[in-house]
Amino acid sequence: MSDLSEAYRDYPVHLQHIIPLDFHTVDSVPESHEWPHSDCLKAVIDEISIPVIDLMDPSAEKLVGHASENWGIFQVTNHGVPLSMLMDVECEARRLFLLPIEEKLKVLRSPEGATGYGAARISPFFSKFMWHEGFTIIGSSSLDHAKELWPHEHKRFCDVIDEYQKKMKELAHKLLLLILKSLEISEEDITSCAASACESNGAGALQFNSYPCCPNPSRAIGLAPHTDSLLLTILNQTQDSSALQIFRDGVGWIPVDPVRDALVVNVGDLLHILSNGKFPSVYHRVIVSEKHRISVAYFYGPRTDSQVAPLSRIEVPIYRSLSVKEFISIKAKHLEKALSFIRI
Ligand SMILES: C=C1C[C@]23C[C@@]1(O)CC[C@H]2[C@@]12CCC[C@@](C)(C(=O)O1)[C@H]2[C@@H]3C(=O)O
Ligand SMILES: O=C(O)CCC(=O)C(=O)O
Ligand SMILES: [Fe+2]
Repeated sequence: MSDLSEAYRDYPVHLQHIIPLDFHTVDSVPESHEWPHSDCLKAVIDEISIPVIDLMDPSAEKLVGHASENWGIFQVTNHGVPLSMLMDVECEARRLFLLPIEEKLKVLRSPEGATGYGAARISPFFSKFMWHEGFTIIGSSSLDHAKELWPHEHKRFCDVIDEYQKKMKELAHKLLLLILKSLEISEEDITSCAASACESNGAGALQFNSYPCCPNPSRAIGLAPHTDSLLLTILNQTQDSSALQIFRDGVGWIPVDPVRDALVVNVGDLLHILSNGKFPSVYHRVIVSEKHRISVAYFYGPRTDSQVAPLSRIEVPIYRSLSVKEFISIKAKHLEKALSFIRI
């Protein structure tokens, strides 16, 4: 069992918060999924846009550092991931979500489990359900699940996933180095931190997200506001619909408009801790529409037994040192209050 799966094992989620609605069978939003208007469509500010950075730009390091510090999110172009690979993984995700619910339930995430089909992990923290279904892959977990779903033709799915995970890991490592270099810390700190995140059994996870067509988008929410837990998330949103939004203090919700061939990169809680809060993990949510939307997120992090603590030697640390596993357990219990629990 992968160590990331192990980290979640002690925090079981009730089946009621794992089994998604059979979205194809409903023609209105049931009360269980009906969010108050104000929670779904708080004014969205359209005229501000998050940075788009060309990774071939000679000033990419500076731009990535600046965006991580001021936004906690940015988009990258010229990232080296072939468009065909982005499309192939999205196509496999679509193939999976288009299966009938009885098929998808064959690979349902277990209450103590971390991989497979099901609602978002954050679901129990909210009184209403989300208009969302997900499929989580950790390490080679996709093999067993794919064999269940497609006993005679699972190879294509597994090959696409393996290749994609490898490529994402490479890109995430490169981005982490760029971000860390912009901090005033020693080469030694940079190398050891990047090395622990890069180890072969680091805590990476791939998440397929599906937001089915919604009959009343103004009353439902795709993913409720949250921050991602690991170091960095790389999001592939190949479709041309603006659904991801970030919250900016003093401004409000801002859409992350898809840019052709670009990938969205956002800072997670572990990088927030490592940078002593200089790179804030970004609070984000997903809205729904009448159109089915799919996204693929890769979560990049160090091994769960590694320690995470503010790296900067110049400032007084505002977070205590803890293992990734401990942080995951605090997040599993306290969600967005997790960072405040470890403040010194
Ligand atoms: C590594 C992980 C991050 C994640 C929990 C997970 O084990 C795999 C699913 C991830 C996800 C995707 C949707 C939003 C999110 C908050 C959730 O509920 O599951 C994230 C988790 C996270 O970043 O904490
Ligand atoms: O679907 C999206 O745009 C964002 C998904 C997300 O926030 C996540 O997987 O953590
Ligand atoms: Fe997220």
